[in-house]
Amino acid sequence: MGNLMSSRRQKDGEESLIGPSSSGDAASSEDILDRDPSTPVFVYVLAFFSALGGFLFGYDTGVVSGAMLLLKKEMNLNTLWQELLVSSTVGAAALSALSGGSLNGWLGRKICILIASFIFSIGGIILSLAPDKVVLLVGRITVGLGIGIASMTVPVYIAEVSPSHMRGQLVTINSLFITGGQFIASVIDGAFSYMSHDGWRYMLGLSVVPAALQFVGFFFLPESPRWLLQKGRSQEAHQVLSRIRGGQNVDEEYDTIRTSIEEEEKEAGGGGVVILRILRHGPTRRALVVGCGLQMFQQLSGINTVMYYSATILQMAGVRDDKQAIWLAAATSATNFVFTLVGVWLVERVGRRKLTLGSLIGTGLSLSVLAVGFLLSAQNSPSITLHPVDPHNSTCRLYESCEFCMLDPDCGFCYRENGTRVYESSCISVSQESIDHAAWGRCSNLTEAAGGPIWAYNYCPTTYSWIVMMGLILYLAFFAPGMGTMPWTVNSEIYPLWARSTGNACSAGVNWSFNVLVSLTFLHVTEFLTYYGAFFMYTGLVVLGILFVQGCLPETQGLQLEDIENLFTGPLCSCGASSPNDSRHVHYIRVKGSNYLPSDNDASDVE
Ligand SMILES: O[C@H]1[C@H](O)[C@@H](O)[C@H](O)[C@@H](O)[C@H]1O
Repeated sequence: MGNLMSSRRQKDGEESLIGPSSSGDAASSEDILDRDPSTPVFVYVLAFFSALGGFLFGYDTGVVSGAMLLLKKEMNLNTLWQELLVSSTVGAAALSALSGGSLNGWLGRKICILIASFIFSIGGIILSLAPDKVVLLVGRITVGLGIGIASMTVPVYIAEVSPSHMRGQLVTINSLFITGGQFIASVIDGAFSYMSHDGWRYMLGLSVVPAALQFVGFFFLPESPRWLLQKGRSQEAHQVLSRIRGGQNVDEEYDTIRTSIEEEEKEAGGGGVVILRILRHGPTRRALVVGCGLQMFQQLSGINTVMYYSATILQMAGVRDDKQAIWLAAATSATNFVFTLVGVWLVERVGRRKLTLGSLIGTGLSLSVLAVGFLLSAQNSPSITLHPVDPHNSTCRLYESCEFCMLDPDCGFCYRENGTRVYESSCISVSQESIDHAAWGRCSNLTEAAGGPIWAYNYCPTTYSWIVMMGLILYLAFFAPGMGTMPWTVNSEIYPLWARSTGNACSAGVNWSFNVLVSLTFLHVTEFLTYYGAFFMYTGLVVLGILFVQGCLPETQGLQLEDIENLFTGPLCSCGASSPNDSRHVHYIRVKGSNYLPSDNDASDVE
């Protein structure tokens, strides 16, 4: 196998360049990459149209928060319905990602992307025309089904059509489109928030535009040549490969793919249910553990609670106006987007492993900054000075400080302020109809008048909000380039072809399931552990993630998809201790007539 791989590598290397740049030769390596003649524009076109699936994933998960502000007033939604409309999409995505695996293997990547964009379009139309909340729920479930299929198919398709030296960058563009979708969604939310009647219809319905664009575009785009070969449609596969490679001679690449598909089939031991074959076959079982583990730790790092919680963090910092909060939330998703761009730039320069590890370490540190900020706020939480007679005899009257009052979901903090000084403060039950005001008393009927009482639900006024804000920005800056992107990128490349759709379906399913778990439990977790406790807990989970990545994630940069399985032949979680000799052996590539070992300056390969 080693020989086969090294000969493949040389073939590959003569045409294209791979390998991380090291400090010494960064510029030259970049230049050569840019000049590489083996990257025809068509690959970018394919990546763009596929990544529209990522855009829709981001848009539809992101747009709902702004739409909900209008919807809850217009349709008089209670908390249960609001939660249903938000989580139903993510829940449906989890289910459809899991079932997308067999669909992908059966119908192919192209048809699955077409199905996803069709579902997105239908979902968008249902949402924009919905006459009531039940139809809205149907629409949200529909887009969730589209998101699930797109989230597992798009990275696989891009990985399968890309030349190996830029596969990481192109697949990571899909993640860029996810955060781009979330950012555009927040801008659209801001723009239509002024339209209190029916503004939400535009917010939710506008996703039809990229969905239709993708649907039409994909009619003209080819199926993945790897999938075609697997299905025995060899002539078509050869034609498509040559079209994607801009008419170059693709015989060698084609032979490599065909040989490895044959080998893989033999090694994996014939037919049967794919997931069972994956679990029985050591290398694929280990790849699946790594893939699912990465997706699990992505969600356990708390990204979606941080995104969700940004509005509250901003409130703590003194932003009271709804509209202003919406625009500042757009700034949060812009930060996420901009730093994902950094990930696209870094992935082929430092490699997947270093990028993921660096990102996780930074994420852990930022989470502890967030936790310390919340801890200081809690320790200096304003005390309750007024105890008016409570007509409902609720638990709210028992609290002595804002911290405990705020942690009780039935209560809110009503106060006045003079600069940063809080006075005349009380803890009052929240209204059943809306969390925006108290059930009774001076905060039940709020006016915008200056000097009037202020109602704080879910947060306490504090002078330490700047630490929390700094933690939030640091968090996004570290999370986005690595942990936000690499779980998707790595999963698209670690499985052999026969296991690729099922492997990605499982790992995407894990991502969505932990997404639901973390977002649904967040409020309960904060109730039991307080905010600082919750963020210290996420810090602990990130530490576990660092150990996992350090031990188990091999470097896949520059390897041809067919060679990556060999990285998983050793025992699981031995990557940090020693890289398989094989991979070091085969990393030689030809650069302008001389041998070059990409890992010479790359500690991650030789650890
Ligand atoms: O990779 C994405 C990205 O980081 C998004 O910002 C996040 O909302 C998703 O859950 C995640 O899967």
